[in-house]
Amino acid sequence: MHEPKSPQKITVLGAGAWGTAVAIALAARHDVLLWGRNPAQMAEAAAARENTHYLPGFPLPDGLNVTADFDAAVAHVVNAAAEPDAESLLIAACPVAGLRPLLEQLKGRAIPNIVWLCKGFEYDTGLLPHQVVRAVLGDAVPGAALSGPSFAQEVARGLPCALTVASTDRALRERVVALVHGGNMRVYSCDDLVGVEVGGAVKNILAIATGTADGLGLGLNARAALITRGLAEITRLGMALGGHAGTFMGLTGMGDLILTCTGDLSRNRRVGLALAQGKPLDTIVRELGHVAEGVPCAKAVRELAAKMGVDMPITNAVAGVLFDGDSASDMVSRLLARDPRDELA
Ligand SMILES: NC(=O)c1ccc[n+]([C@@H]2O[C@H](COP(=O)([O-])OP(=O)(O)OC[C@H]3O[C@@H](n4cnc5c(N)ncnc54)[C@H](O)[C@@H]3O)[C@@H](O)[C@H]2O)c1
Ligand SMILES: O=P(O)(O)OC[C@H](O)CO
Repeated sequence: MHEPKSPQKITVLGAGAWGTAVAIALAARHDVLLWGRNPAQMAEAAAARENTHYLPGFPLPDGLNVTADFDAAVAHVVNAAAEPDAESLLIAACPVAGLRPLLEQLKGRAIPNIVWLCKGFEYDTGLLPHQVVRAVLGDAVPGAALSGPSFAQEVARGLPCALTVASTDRALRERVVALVHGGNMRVYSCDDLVGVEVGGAVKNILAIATGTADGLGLGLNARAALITRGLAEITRLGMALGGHAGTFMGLTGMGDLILTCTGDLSRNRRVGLALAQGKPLDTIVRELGHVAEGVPCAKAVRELAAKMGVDMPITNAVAGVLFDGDSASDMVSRLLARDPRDELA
């Protein structure tokens, strides 16, 4: 494997749970700057050496600096990219809803690349993250998605984890592997951006479904059925959008689906557990205090699938609970009342 000169400069834009965890993990090997949009929170994180708001309990290592100064955060990688042998990385760690506004701020700057970590479809447009990147920045900036089964708290603790970087740009895939793969983090690579992004987006909706079923006490048989039929749903939509079948069996498909549907660290699964208790969605979202991408994504995917004629019954049932006033038990009845069908159809 190509070994970069170390340490390299990395900027992480977005200081939520995931951006902070990734920055902590990479700071063991690189010169990392973490940018957050809230100056008061970043000042507190700098003073306490901990992101007490989004990732409490995990000290920021010495090699990790934090800032709310956007120009300085971008300059950290732009200046480095001008140096010989530089292999700097610019990482966008905001939710899907924040991607377009963040990219607008980057427009016209000489950024070396952009690697995004968000998982979802854009709410208003139904676009995948790579399509949003192309719409705002065009094709000139090399871009990649980094995805896979990864809870922030486990990564921040340094526990083992495997991710996949997806890009049509081979050089950028190699650069991401060279800088991010190492220690307890393995990074695989592939060129199926659509497949990787669809898996990461739709698994969040399915985690809401599984959390709801578990919250209703429907048992492990029901959970296994939802995960498996959920994978069929991911695969149908992903292939209709041009993804490759094999991608959905990998880390960013089945791997992330299993993690998010079964792990209680998942915010999306916790939304489902709370829906089963009959809590209203706005209360659930407020109490969560973090993004649950499956919520906006359920609306975007329901509309996209309907437009494309792709059958997504679990997604539709989840969207019914989230947006149409259906109860959690309505969701289950609706799924069970469907006509029988061939499993592989
Ligand atoms: N938390 C995880 O374990 C994890 C793991 C892998 C991927 N992800 C994905 O990473 C993305 C971010 O998740 P997170 O866990 O950091 O969320 P979070 O809720 O913990 O934090 C969100 C962060 O994004 C910022 N933000 C929100 N809207 C923004 C906007 N419009 N512009 C700029 N910044 C904005 C917030 O200020 C906050 O710092 C999501 O798409 C999520 O699915 C999360
Ligand atoms: O906590 P969730 O449900 O947003 O899931 C986090 C990651 O996407 C798991 O890979």
